[in-house]
Amino acid sequence: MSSLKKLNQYFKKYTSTIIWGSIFLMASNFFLVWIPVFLRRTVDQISNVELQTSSGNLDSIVTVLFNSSASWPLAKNALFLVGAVLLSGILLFATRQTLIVASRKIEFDLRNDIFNKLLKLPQRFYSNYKSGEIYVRATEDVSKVREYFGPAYMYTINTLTRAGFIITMMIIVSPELTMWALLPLPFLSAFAYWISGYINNYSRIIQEQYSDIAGRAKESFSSIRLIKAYNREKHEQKRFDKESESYRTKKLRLDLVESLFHPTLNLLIGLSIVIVVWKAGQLVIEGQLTVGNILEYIVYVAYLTWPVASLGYTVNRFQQSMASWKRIDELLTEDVEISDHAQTNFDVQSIEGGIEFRDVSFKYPGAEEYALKNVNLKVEAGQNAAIVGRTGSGKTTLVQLVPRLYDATEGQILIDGQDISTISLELLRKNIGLVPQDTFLFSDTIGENIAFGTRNADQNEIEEAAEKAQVRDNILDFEEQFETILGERGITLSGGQKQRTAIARALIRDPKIIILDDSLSAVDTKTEEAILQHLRNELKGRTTLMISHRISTIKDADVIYYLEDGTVVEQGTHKELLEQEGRYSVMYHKQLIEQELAEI
Ligand SMILES: Nc1ncnc2c1ncn2[C@@H]1O[C@H](COP(=O)(O)OP(=O)(O)OP(=O)(O)O)[C@@H](O)[C@H]1O
Repeated sequence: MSSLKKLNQYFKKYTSTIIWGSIFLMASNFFLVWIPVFLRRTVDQISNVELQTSSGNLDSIVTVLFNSSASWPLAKNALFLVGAVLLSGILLFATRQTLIVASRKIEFDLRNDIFNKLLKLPQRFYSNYKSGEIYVRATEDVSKVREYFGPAYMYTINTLTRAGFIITMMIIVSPELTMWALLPLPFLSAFAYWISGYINNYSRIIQEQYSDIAGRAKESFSSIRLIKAYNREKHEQKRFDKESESYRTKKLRLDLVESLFHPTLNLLIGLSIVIVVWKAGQLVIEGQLTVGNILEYIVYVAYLTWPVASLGYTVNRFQQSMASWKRIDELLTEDVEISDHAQTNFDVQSIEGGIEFRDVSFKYPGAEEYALKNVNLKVEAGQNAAIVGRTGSGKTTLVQLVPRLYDATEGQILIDGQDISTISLELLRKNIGLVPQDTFLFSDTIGENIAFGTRNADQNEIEEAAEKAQVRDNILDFEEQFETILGERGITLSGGQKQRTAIARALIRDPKIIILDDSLSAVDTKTEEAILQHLRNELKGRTTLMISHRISTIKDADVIYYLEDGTVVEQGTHKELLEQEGRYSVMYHKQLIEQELAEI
């Protein structure tokens, strides 16, 4: 399906509303063109009376108008005039209520589709795009596309119907004067096209500059502690001033161009009117037109100028909408990759938790090197496995493959003997409690943060999970307890409290598989030991993959895998690995010495 066809799919749902809106708009323009006609008639009637009165002064004209047979046609004209104005106005209101409302609904549908798609897109997508870029597509680009459905469509119909009606009326009165009156209008349209293009492009540049300033300010405030500690206030101020100055210069230039827009437009409109008055004046003298015709033409020109100018503006908006749609379409057609498919076995309804890696290799998208190479490991359901290794050895990469945040490049991962790609994603992820290395807590209550990922967890369950993760007592110490707001609007938890809250979040789901990626790194060894004592009970019966840099954390594991450069180089229990006297043993003895030194 072509890109534009896909865009028009969004139209379909609201076809009848859009047809009604277009009818209202045409009808509104139909009544609008009668306004100058009634104005002309009124003026002509008044000037006739003026000719009939001998003195020609205002009093005598008014007396004649209200006492003679002229008053009824004049009142009739006034009534028609008011009627045309009212009908045209009401219909214009109805147009906006249909077309603009439909465009808002389309915008809503589109934004929901984008958000829905974003939630399905794999981790790979988020590594390739900057978050700001994604944000712009879901907000600004959607608003620009709305303009295609709303204002751009409305202005086009408006210009076409209004110009059609008005030019017909003008030609009926005088083809020659019509030609003269329309002469400056193409220039008006071209000027509006050129200037709105300039304004749009420049506004985009300014918008980008503004995003940079906002980003810089956000970064400065989030790292305020670091800035203060490193005495970097002046440096930050200078950097901000520089960008702010560049923003101001650009904004002032845009203001200058914008200030030129309306006066130039008025100049061109004024030129049209001058031509009309000059030419029509000649025709009146020649007796071909009445004085009322001059007024009628001036109003026609005034009615035509904005739609004609908006044509140039609309073409520009249309081009912008298409550029935005292209970016959105790119996102909507992104490959979801990791999703259920024809081979998904929906008969599998539960998971025991046995994990096996068979010759698994993995390369990050765009990376040259493999992050994992021929990894083989087998963890029985309910077993506690540990993964250790130097930093950058591939530990996090390995565990991310289990909930399919990425798919293995080569090899196979099995759960209970089934290839994970054939297990439904929902079932798989429902049964995995992942506590990532860098804990993320939402700006919400602690309770809501723990309940994230469950449906309708009650207070007891939340407290129980907090207890299991050994963070309940800390939470109860806060004044608002589980209702304490975290993040930007609230308090900041300590590193260790954050990690334990994240563990509670994983435990509340009662998963068969628990992945702890260096999840207790922020607490000291003693606290860690106490937490682990407690956790071990909770982890019983669940398959656990535990990553840690501290051997003290994982020495009781059923099986330990030592990773180096993405490859498992040693495996076994703590005792077996020490006997091997390999890398694990070296790491263990090094940590022992460090600990002893720390205790001295
Ligand atoms: N999103 C990514 N894109 C490209 N390369 C990545 C990405 N994430 C990690 N890597 C690379 O993959 C390798 C393994 O990283 P990984 O995070 O798995 O190591 P780790 O053993 O968990 O390290 P640490 O102990 O420091 O957490 C590293 O060389 C890292 O630079």
